[in-house]
Amino acid sequence: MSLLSLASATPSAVAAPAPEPLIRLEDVAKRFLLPGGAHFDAVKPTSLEVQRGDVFGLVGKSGAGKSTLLRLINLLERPDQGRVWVAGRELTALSKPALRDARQQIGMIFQQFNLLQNASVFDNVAFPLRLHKLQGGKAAGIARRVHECLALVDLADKQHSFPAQLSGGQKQRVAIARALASQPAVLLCDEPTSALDAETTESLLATLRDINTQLGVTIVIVTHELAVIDTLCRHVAVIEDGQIAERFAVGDSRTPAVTRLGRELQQLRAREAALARLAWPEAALA
Ligand SMILES: Nc1ncnc2c1ncn2[C@@H]1O[C@H](COP(=O)(O)OP(=O)(O)OP(=O)(O)O)[C@@H](O)[C@H]1O
Repeated sequence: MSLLSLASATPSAVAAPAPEPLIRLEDVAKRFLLPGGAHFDAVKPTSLEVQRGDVFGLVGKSGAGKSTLLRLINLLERPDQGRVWVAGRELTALSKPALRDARQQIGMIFQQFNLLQNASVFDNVAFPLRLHKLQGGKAAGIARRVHECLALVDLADKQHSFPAQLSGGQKQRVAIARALASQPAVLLCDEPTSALDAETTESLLATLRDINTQLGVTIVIVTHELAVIDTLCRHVAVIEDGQIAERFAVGDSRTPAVTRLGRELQQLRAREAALARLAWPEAALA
């Protein structure tokens, strides 16, 4: 059959291939060695897929294993078993230099920002570009990309500032700009709003939403705040005791959640929907 006849075939004749997930964890597990020789299973054998373009939340109680699971995605923690794919490459099969290269597809931000304290905002964002000789390793290209990234997070006027001169929200925006500098396909966020007040959290979540919708960057976010999941995420997995207890689409209440956190999230969404219905007539009159 020619390519042309394939293209004109009826949909029922040729089933569309299922989209390849951007992230695939297959049966990964992580055990830590504790002082005294005991072991702790932070992530028990777990599989997870995240589709390209999704905003995926990992929620759970403190110590449930959320951050460890997130860090298995870019091999900041290497799994003791199982395999990890991101953007079509099996990270667990790569050599060190190939892994360094593949990680440019994966940006990451942290609760405590992790900025270089003695470097300006400009130099913080330029750091990964210089390290990996991106933009041809040329100063002009690097400067152009730094300015683009700072504009994305509304910090164009802070390029000469140092981290100590910035608010928490501004520091996290610098971290986002740095994470986006290498044009990653995915942004991993480890409790990015936990150190921020409510108003700053709201504006940071709006920035993350824009990064997802306008740049198409897939986001995986760890949080213990249900409101963050409710505001930002399309899918969520509830982590309990090192495993995924359940996963569902945020806002889909057709199947009642089985975990306490899952039920609370569904109730939060239902309350908001009810409030929105109450507010509607007033808005219509205005
Ligand atoms: N390097 C390590 N060595 C030993 N134990 C660890 C290590 N890292 C994490 N753990 C343990 O693994 C468990 C899961 O940790 P993790 O940070 O993944 O949980 P979490 O759900 O993200 O918690 P939190 O919300 O408090 O950050 C915890 O009991 C933690 O103490």
